[in-house]
Amino acid sequence: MQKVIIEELQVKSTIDPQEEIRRSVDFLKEYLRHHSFLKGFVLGISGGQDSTLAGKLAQIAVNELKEETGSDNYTFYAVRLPYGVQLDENDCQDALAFIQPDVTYTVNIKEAVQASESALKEIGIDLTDFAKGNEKARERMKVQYSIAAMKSAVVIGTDHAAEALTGFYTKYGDGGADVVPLFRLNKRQGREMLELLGAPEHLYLKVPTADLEEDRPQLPDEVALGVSYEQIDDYLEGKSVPDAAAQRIEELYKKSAHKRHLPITVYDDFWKK
Ligand SMILES: NC(=O)c1ccc[n+]([C@@H]2O[C@H](COP(=O)([O-])OP(=O)(O)OC[C@H]3O[C@@H](n4cnc5c(N)ncnc54)[C@H](O)[C@@H]3O)[C@@H](O)[C@H]2O)c1
Ligand SMILES: Nc1ncnc2c1ncn2[C@@H]1O[C@H](COP(=O)(O)O)[C@@H](O)[C@H]1O
Ligand SMILES: O=P(O)(O)OP(=O)(O)O
Ligand SMILES: [Mg+2]
Repeated sequence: MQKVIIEELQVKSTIDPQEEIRRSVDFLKEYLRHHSFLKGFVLGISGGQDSTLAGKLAQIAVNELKEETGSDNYTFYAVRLPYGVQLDENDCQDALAFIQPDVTYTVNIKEAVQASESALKEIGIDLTDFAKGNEKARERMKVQYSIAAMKSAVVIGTDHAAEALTGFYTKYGDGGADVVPLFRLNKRQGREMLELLGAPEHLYLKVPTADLEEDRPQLPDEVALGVSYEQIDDYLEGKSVPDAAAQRIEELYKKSAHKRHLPITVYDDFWKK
């Protein structure tokens, strides 16, 4: 199963970080050049590793496009999307200072999420803290799509191989995006790229968190997942991992199969496997 997963997610056992930076930047540039009506990228900046990397790659792509075309008509929109006051706001500001986005917007999603929670309550649906967490991720997606619609831009997703493998993202929340420049990379490969790009160490060494739950603020992904990123990364690089870790990884992979497909139709049978 390990071999099948590695092939499906197209992960390399080792990378040249410079080459992968170029590959992602060129992909983003080519996408805009190919669609002349598209003029930029939108991405939520959370203060974590993945959005710092994807944001930096997007801004490099836009800077190069501006220089190569002699036109200022390309823009990267970084979006801060706190739910109330974000505990690690300092990291978000450090990420923005590193990325140097053309434009930064801030939209506090708290009122919108609470409005949705109240409307659901009225029909007898009481969201759990966990389900409300996914509602926050979907609200963030909604805001990014609204900006993209008004700015002729596309939404960048930060999904990468370690998240795709485990399904560790909210379906149609942070999983909802137009282009995913980190797809193919595991967590440590992303870290290597950030290091080469000169990101602040505290951002690429930061403990990954979705930070969606109020009852368990900044819950490390690894606690929620029940397996470490080191183990997931090793697995994705074709290395051997302890049996219990491999079992957990494969359990998460199977359970999240539906997230790696478009909505299921009568013609689909992947879910029967
Ligand atoms: N650590 C945190 O703060 C935190 C909080 C919330 C969510 N998360 C993480 O975010 C991710 C999202 O959680 P989730 O996966 O429970 O929610 P999700 O909304 O991403 O996916 C669940 C939904 O997918 C659909 N679905 C489920 N099984 C299906 C199947 N077999 N076929 C078709 N559709 C199916 C259903 O609509 C279900 O409500 C998880 O990895 C979770 O751990 C983290
Ligand atoms: N607080 C946030 N502000 C802006 N953007 C955010 C925030 N939290 C999450 N995001 C976006 O969602 C993805 C996924 O985050 P995970 O930590 O992997 O769940 C993140 O890269 C941001 O683009
Ligand atoms: O997606 P991010 O930027 O929040 O990174 P992480 O998954 O490491 O929290
Ligand atoms: Mg995060």
